Amino acid sequence: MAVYTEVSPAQADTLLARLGLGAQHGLVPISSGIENTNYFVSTDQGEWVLTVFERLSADQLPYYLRLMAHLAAQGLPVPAPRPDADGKLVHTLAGKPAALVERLPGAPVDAPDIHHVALLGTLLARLHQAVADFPLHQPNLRGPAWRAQTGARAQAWLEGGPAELLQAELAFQAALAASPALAALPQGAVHADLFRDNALFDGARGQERLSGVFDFYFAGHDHFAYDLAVVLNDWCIDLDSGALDEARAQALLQAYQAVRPLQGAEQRLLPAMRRAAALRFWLSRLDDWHRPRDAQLLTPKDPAHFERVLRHAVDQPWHP
Ligand SMILES: Nc1ncnc2c1ncn2[C@@H]1O[C@H](COP(=O)(O)OP(=O)(O)O)[C@@H](O)[C@H]1O
Ligand SMILES: N[C@@H](CCOP(=O)(O)O)C(=O)O
Repeated sequence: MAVYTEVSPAQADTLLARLGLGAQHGLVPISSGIENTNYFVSTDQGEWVLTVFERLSADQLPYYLRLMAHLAAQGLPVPAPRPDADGKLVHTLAGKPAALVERLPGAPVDAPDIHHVALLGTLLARLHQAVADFPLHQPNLRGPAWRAQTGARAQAWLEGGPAELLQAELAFQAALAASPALAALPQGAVHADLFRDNALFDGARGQERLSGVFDFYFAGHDHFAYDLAVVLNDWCIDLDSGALDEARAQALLQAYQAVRPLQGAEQRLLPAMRRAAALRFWLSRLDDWHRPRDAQLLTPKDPAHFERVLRHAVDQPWHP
């Protein structure tokens, strides 16, 4: 999206000097994304992405940045944050917390096919395995409590069928959140927003390589099956209807399970997790729509898409 905070070349240079990177010779605002201010930064020592955090506090950021550093250190294609001389990953720019991470090569794929989703499924399973020894803990800030609170507010913005759907889903999710079956699912630090616009591919057509995944700023402690549901709901959805594309879903799951087989309970609760994930993004999009923030470049995302995804997930639950 969005550029909420304008960064001058002089401000960027000051930060780069602190990080031992010299001056920039390119500072380009990024229009995609909706949460933070992002710039591509070119230096003699490589290409970077500068993020100025608009909602997250400096206290919350070490979790995300250390998670990225942890995954990158294990050889996963995740951008490593640049530390300062003291090893700190959270910096300050224009009075706000900021980070500089490696710019990954490649481009996003708008219409993923079986090949792309299989690569993503493999990587997702590797991410879930790699956090076993990640020492930090932070809750998913878009988890059950946020969904209940935002859902209550969103009732005022809806009427008729959508309002009924929301009310019923909030009740279903409240019961699920309190259930011992859910609490027993395997969990850890998960990305929680791994949409197709947060992954890059490079290489020849038909033989693409997944060059990396980024935007860990919604990461948090949650169930691996929830993270998988977030991914299924974006990578394996027909964007016109909101229905699940079963061929892509099977391919993604098969690749995932070749690395990390799902437990029986995870398989059983996957339909409910898909509903939780659809609700989460329906609510955040409604919230952004009805309570917009100022930004120079901002394209709000369509809430109705996730209403359709949720309706399909409720009416036609899909079991692997
Ligand atoms: N590490 C990275 N490597 C390459 N491109 C990136 C990287 N991080 C962000 N981008 C680019 O910046 C855009 C916005 O980033 P994103 O993290 O999704 O923003 P937001 O957090 O504001 O939603 C992405 O769509 C991508 O084009
Ligand atoms: N993926 C979310 C929006 C979060 O924005 P991002 O650009 O940081 O992924 C959605 O599609 O609603």
